[in-house]
Amino acid sequence: MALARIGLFGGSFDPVHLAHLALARCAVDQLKLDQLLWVPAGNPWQKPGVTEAAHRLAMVYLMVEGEPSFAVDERELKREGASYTVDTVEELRVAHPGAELFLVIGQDQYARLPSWHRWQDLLGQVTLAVAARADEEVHAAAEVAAVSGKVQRLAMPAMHVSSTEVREKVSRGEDIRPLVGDAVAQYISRHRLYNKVMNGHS
Ligand SMILES: Nc1ncnc2c1ncn2[C@@H]1O[C@H](COP(=O)(O)OP(=O)(O)OP(=O)(O)O)[C@@H](O)[C@H]1O
Ligand SMILES: O=C(O)c1ccc[n+]([C@@H]2O[C@H](COP(=O)([O-])O)[C@@H](O)[C@H]2O)c1
Repeated sequence: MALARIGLFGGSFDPVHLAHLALARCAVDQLKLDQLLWVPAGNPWQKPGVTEAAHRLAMVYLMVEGEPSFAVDERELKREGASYTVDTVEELRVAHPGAELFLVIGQDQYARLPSWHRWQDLLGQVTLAVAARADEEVHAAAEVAAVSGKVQRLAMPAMHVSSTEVREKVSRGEDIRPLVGDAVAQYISRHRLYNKVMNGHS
């Protein structure tokens, strides 16, 4: 059966954490999605120096396990060059003709949207589903507010967690299980990721 409502949730996921999971669950519930695609960025051009893709991908798989409405989409890891969301959306539109696409992002990325590659083209092809971050309510940059586009606010409980905080805690030898869960914490420890903050972007 063709999927009618598809969510796209992109991220560097360096590493994936429990606020990502909370946001993904809110998106599925509130947008009534048939499927939410987690799309790890192969080359997140605005965040140079991210951890090897194979590790980021493995941790995303651990996080999504057991949730039938989640799937992992590896297309950006296979594509050469910078990961542009508009390219991914255009590929998905071909793969799922007639489906309604929802792009799930947090407020920090919504504020930066005018810096994205072909962002106006992107706005014409998706409904943006935006969640506040703990310290920042949902609001559009002036350039974005000036153009028409479909935007829906996602309600989610404020969570102060970020990948930056996880990396910093690991480098200080602190317990990250409350931020990423047991499986991802074990993975990070087994592969000795983030022992130095320089190991990831700052
Ligand atoms: N705590 C959070 N609340 C709401 N949205 C979040 C939260 N953390 C991440 N997001 C959103 O999830 C998406 C992917 O985020 P990303 O992988 O860059 O994690 P991050 O925690 O923002 O990373 P970093 O600290 O390295 O910048 C982005 O759209 C981001 O806005
Ligand atoms: O398309 C772009 O130019 C673009 C610029 C910045 C970020 N993005 C996407 O936004 C998502 C979240 O990015 P980040 O850096 O917060 O992990 C991820 O899917 C990125 O590929 C996309």
